[in-house]
Amino acid sequence: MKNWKVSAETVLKTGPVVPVIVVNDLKHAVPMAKALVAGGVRVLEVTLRTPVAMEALRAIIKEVPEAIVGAGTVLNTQQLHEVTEAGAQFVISPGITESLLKAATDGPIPLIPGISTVSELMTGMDYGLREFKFFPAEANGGVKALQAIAGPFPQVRFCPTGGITPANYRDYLALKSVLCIGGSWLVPADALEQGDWNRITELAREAVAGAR
Ligand SMILES: O=C(O)C(=O)C[C@H](O)[C@H](O)COP(=O)(O)O
Repeated sequence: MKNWKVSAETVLKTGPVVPVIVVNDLKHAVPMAKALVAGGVRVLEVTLRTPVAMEALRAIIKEVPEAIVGAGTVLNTQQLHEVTEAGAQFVISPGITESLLKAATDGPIPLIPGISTVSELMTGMDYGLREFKFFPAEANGGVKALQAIAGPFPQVRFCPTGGITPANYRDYLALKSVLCIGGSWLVPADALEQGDWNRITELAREAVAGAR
């Protein structure tokens, strides 16, 4: 933590919505990231869920310097080191493990681990963390559950993710404990397939405007 180049709080405060990105085809990566930035969304979570994900991450970092590019679905320390090496500016994990916490708190970039229980939250707090992903947000009880979990921890902030849509994202953003939300709806698979960058820009723009 002491060596983090930027705080998790700064990353999560940059904008109200963080697209959760799944890239299947490397050539989509850069135009997609540019489309999001054009729509006012700069913080991007590129998930390590596909074979081209690492290359996509590198390409976006290199060619879209306006973006703040993080890696998502980081499950272990090897991936953490790999994405750090690639130049990722932050790391998001769906869960929380002691090994990730140890490696990340000594490393140069912020880890935003996923929690779904109070005990997981307290494990992260033991390592000095104050910002967490709340995952899977909707399946886990949604706004009500997050409000209840956040209650005893007034200093902790969240990025709820999982099942969040244009219909419910404002309900999360209305919570004091929520800095931003994550969602895959901003980058639909069919828009990527069709190269429909304007649609991605429009989705980003609408999400940012609707959050005000
Ligand atoms: O890949 C990861 O590391 C994840 O934690 C999963 C994602 O956060 C959810 O898949 C979000 O997807 P939606 O619910 O469609 O918005």
